Amino acid sequence: MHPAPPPVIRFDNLTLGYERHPAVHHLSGEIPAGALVAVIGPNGAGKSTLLKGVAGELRPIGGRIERAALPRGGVAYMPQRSEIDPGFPVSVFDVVAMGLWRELGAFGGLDDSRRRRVREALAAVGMEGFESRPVGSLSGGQLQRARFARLILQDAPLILLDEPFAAIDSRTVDDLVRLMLGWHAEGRTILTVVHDFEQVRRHFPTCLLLAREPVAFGPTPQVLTDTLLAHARRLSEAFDDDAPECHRAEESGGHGPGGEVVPLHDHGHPHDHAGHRH
Ligand SMILES: Nc1ncnc2c1ncn2[C@@H]1O[C@H](COP(=O)(O)OP(=O)(O)OP(=O)(O)O)[C@@H](O)[C@H]1O
Repeated sequence: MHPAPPPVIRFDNLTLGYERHPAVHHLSGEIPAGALVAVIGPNGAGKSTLLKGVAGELRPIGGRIERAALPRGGVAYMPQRSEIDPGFPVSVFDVVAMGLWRELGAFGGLDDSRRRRVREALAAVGMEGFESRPVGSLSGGQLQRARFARLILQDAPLILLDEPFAAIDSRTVDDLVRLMLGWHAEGRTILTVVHDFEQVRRHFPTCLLLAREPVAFGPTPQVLTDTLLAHARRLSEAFDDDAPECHRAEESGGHGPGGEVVPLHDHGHPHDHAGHRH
């Protein structure tokens, strides 16, 4: 038997929210290195919020997220809506080249070999020839391809994708899914928010089902069941948006409020799953 891969992320009685109102709470468990996880759940279940927390864009209001020290590009996070203002006069080339910013630093320049890599990334998403087009002139599918080209250059071991396949044509979905599966085959860890259960069944070995709290985490056929989905819907509908943070203790030992994203050290915990129910 192979030993379980080390965790890349560990959640410890995590609560994330806005202005002290929890959006997702009581999340504990681990995401092993190399996992390809579909984050699923009803509208408002806290899926985007969880990705923001893992990306470090939202500070926990309780508990902790521990993240392994990551080499190279660290975390690549692609939010749901494009962060690129379509009216901003910037070329496709420049938007994709932003994927190199970590490697370039504040004052690094784009030498010939880096320019070539930008062109190669665009070719890998079927966008050769689009270099000088203003991003504002792209279709939704083309813009999503360009955003994936930028991810290629980021070369991150942990990739967070928030609904990357929503509202785009099926050919673009197929091409971008193929890219994502290639990243998985390279051993990267990927968390993707997905609404289309057919896509989840076809491509994602593991699912995290959220309904403001974890409902289930594990192999997709065991999580994506009518019973668990109905349970998630009921939980989500019953959730009070104005509820204050509740300090329910975890068996693993909860941390007080004011948590944070901290480096992951090997505490010698047994490999367990995210999404304990209690
Ligand atoms: N910036 C924000 N400020 C205040 N509340 C927010 C903010 N973003 C999200 N929320 C609230 O947090 C809860 C979880 O939202 P989130 O976007 O994480 O859910 P989701 O599962 O991604 O939903 P969807 O599937 O509809 O995209 C919702 O009640 C939402 O209204």
